[in-house]
Amino acid sequence: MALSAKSVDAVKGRAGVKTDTVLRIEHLSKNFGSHIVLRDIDFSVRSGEVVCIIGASGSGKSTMLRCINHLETPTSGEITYEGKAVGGVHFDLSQYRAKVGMVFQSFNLFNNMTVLQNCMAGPVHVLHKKKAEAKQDALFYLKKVGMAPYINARPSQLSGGQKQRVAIARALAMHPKMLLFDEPTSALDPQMVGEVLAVMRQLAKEGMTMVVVTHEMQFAREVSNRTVFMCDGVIAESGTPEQIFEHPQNPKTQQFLSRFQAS
Ligand SMILES: Nc1ncnc2c1ncn2[C@@H]1O[C@H](COP(=O)(O)OP(=O)(O)OP(=O)(O)O)[C@@H](O)[C@H]1O
Repeated sequence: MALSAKSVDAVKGRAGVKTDTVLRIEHLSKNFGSHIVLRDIDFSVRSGEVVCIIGASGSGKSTMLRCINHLETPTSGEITYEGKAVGGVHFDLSQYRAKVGMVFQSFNLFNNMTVLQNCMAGPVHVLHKKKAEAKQDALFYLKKVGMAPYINARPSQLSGGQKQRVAIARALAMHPKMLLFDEPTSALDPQMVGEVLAVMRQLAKEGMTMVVVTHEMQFAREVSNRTVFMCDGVIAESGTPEQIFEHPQNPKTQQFLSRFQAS
């Protein structure tokens, strides 16, 4: 992007964030029919960076994430990951999704499979790993998210927070270089939000590159290296969490945050 000199300086030097840009979005626009949802967006993510995207409902946050994951095709503009185009004739979608994992609000687990099978399916079928190796890996990541005791359970037997932790383990089992989170706690009861955020905090601490669309302002404030505020299909403001939450410059950011604080 298009990071302003000010925000580049702000990001520089933060623990774990490297200088290389892994994801670059230039002039991204997305329309659904005549409805313009994203307008000429420039955005980039550096290796090791945790970017939280906040903004009002309908501002285009999920659509931008879905364009990054190629679940939506941009109307115009370019997305590149490690210098290679996302989309187009030479694009290998399954290899790309192995590198750039996504965790959804609605978990998207395979309900007919056990927890363990959910975490083995991608590595076996996409990465062509041997079953024994995939199992060992899956067990490692399920333990990491505190779900080892549930390996034989079906998703229908789990709470929302447990399902989301399995979804994170499933994404990790693909050894992604970057993870996209689309409102990962929005479908959860309040008491389960914390357990999922704790796992995400740990991933951030370990240096995982993450783009997180979230309504969890406290998480964005404490964990992100950069917070991006979206409004009406554009990035209205981007900076360190301190800049966005303590000293927002754009009146729309100020209005959004004050509404949020009031609610
Ligand atoms: N597949 C689609 N077809 C038509 N319109 C869509 C589609 N997906 C999203 N939209 C519209 O695009 C706009 C932006 O939606 P999006 O989900 O990206 O917003 P958001 O900022 O993530 O909102 P929220 O915080 O409520 O999830 C909304 O008006 C939505 O109705």
